[in-house]
Amino acid sequence: MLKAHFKKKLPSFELEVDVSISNGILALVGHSGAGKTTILQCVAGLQTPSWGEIAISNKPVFSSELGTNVPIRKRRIGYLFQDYALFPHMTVEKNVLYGKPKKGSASEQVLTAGDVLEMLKIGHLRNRYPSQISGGEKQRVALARALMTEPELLLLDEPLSALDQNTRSTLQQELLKLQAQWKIPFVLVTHDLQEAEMLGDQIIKIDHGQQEIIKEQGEQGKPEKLELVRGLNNAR
Ligand SMILES: Nc1ncnc2c1ncn2[C@@H]1O[C@H](COP(=O)(O)OP(=O)(O)OP(=O)(O)O)[C@@H](O)[C@H]1O
Repeated sequence: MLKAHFKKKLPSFELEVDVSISNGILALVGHSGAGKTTILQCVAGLQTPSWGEIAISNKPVFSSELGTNVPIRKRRIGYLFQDYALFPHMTVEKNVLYGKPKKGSASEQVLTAGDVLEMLKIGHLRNRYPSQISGGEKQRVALARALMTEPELLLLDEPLSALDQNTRSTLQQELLKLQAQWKIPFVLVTHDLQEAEMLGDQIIKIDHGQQEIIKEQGEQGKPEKLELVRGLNNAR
């Protein structure tokens, strides 16, 4: 669950956000420079809002009133960047293991790198380096690394925009399936309204820092989306 109600002063406008998602995918759409990445960064703890409150799984991680500002490593968030942000000198497996929480951290680790690599069908790539795999494979590795943290919320900043249409369609379906399996909220930033419509249970347009609701979150597990996920499961 994510609840975020905050403002952030930016050089050319003030960003105002009031979003809430308990499960499913919240898609943020909007032009370049509208404020989408800033929203993700405030939720993650990479930027600090000027005012407001952010709660993840009912725990406040930011409150201007109470002076709360939980650091990024304690927010239980997976963050997927547009450019994958893999370490070039590390193998696929080492990159994925990098997401594993350190001993004694709040997360009780039950997943192994092997589990996650198999789940995303990249087990055979474990000893390769990022320069030896395709863009779609890199994105799966980045996703695997984000999932290793066993996040309570997954933030995806245009994760598919650099991919060709076929790879993009496959990964869109994988994201839907993954969300249905993990049952944690995803916040997905995209330029593409079609992608937002296909993936978003809720769609919010951001324009100059102001939000407009394009699609409200309906009943959880809408029939058409469940059918799509069932179809994908049956196809495997
Ligand atoms: N580090 C920064 N310093 C100053 N201004 C910034 C900084 N980062 C972003 N901005 C400004 O804040 C506004 C919102 O930027 P943001 O990156 O959130 O937009 P976006 O919607 O994610 O854009 P894009 O789709 O191009 O990634 C823009 O006007 C941008 O110029």
